[in-house]
Amino acid sequence: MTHAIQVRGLTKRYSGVEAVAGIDLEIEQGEVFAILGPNGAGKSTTVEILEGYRKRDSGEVSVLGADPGRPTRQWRSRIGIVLQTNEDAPELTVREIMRLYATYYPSPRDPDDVIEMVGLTESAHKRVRQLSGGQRRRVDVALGVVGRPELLFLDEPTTGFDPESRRRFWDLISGLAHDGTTIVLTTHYLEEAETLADRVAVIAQGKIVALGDPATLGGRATAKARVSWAGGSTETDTPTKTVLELSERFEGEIPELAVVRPSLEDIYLRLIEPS
Ligand SMILES: Nc1ncnc2c1ncn2[C@@H]1O[C@H](COP(=O)(O)OP(=O)(O)OP(=O)(O)O)[C@@H](O)[C@H]1O
Repeated sequence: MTHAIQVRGLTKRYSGVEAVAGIDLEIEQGEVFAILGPNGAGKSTTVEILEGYRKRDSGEVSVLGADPGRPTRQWRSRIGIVLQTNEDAPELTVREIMRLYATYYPSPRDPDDVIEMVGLTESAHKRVRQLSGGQRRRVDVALGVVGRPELLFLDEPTTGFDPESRRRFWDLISGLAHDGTTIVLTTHYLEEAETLADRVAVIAQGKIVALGDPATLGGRATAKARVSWAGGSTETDTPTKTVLELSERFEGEIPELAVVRPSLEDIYLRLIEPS
């Protein structure tokens, strides 16, 4: 496998604040990688360094084989960035702004195809300022992908989306990943990370406190399960045995039976607890 991103010993300090305190990271080509962490954990600082928009203090960083500390125009054209807010050109129509952005890249996607991809065909003739918050966000995403990036950074992409738009957006991202785009996603929605990400890193106080597949992160898959039924519940390492015993006790169906492992959110909250 080829690495899209390699980071060793990354640090960044603002006056008095150690925002990034020694991060090591490898992201494979074609991977969807989510970065989770509380406000102020150092996510944006890390991502901005990878995007070539912030200087690091120390560490080795390679993004698409180059040092983002010395970004070239050609390197930038291989990267798509969707920031938290984009107030670009509110007077242009969706189609105009897409066509304009497409001219910035050497081998762009067809602007109309991208408008279709993000579900804005009906609104293509509208000015950006006339769109709803969720529609504007889709324009942001469309602008991030029109240049056919090899690597796409998404910063809290679905903030303000209704549940249906969020699911549609997830399908769009899965499609891009399926076509080989590497995606780095920061999000506060754990369900989003769980749905989209091959791996997640949890950052707290400038350090990675857990890294792995969302299904097994922080010992999730082997954590005790909670078995509950009408009238009782228990935490156990052997939920199958508990269910069999309950089934005997109830002589068949167990009323209101549920077996749950900790959610990604439960694990996440445990991981970020200050020690
Ligand atoms: N330009 C700056 N000058 C001084 N301190 C900064 C600057 N940018 C960030 N910080 C500080 O660095 C720390 C990490 O900030 P960062 O924005 O990277 O966190 P974050 O994880 O992205 O947070 P959020 O989830 O709120 O976006 C915070 O303590 C923040 O106050």
